[in-house]
Amino acid sequence: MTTTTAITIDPTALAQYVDHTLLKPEATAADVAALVAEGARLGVYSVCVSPSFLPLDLSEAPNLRLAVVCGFPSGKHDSSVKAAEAALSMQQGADEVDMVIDIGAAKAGNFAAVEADIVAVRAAVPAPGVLKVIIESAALDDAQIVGVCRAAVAAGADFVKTSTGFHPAGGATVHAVELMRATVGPALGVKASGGIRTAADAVALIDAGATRLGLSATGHVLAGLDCDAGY
Ligand SMILES: O=C[C@H](O)COP(=O)(O)O
Repeated sequence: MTTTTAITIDPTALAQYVDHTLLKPEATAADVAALVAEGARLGVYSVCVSPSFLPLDLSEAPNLRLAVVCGFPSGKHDSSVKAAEAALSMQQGADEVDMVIDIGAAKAGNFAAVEADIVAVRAAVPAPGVLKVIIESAALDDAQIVGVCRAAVAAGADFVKTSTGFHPAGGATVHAVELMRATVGPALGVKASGGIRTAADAVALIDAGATRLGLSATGHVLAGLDCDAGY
């Protein structure tokens, strides 16, 4: 995405929106260690990794939270499997769990099934654990986005999140974030993720209502603030 916006923000403030993310299947433990070191250097909010990397040594990065994906990336797991995966991640030190919904259920309009799936994972991620619900917004139409966001609210989620970053339909858009924010209201967070490659994109998504950003290109995006006039 490429966008312009008028919000004022600096790299330190923007970094605190960021889940610094590495979810590639080929990622190694050394890659994740480098992610943690870079995240600490950049001052991001959290690192977001695959569950197989837990427990993760954050002793050199005491201010970093740990976010872990669940049912990733397809969401096509039985709810009990997602719940067990989330419970293990919490036992192994996760602060936040980013679960993928059953996108097919949403496409079919079965929002009760979507809600039940989220409820199962919510039970495994009790507060103060944070549950984010990845809706894969680019694969849904507006009515489906609204239906899934309402299901996430009803299920007690903390955030709705646009994208896995792995779906061929695409990632975060300003339109999806605006619609998600309008649907969930101020009580839930909205995380924009997937395909965010410039500072202008990041700031536009915050302007649209995002309260968290999932970025694998964090260094590039934060560096961009230094050269994007108007920020
Ligand atoms: O949840 C985060 C996404 O996987 C990040 O996507 P990205 O690699 O396009 O920044």
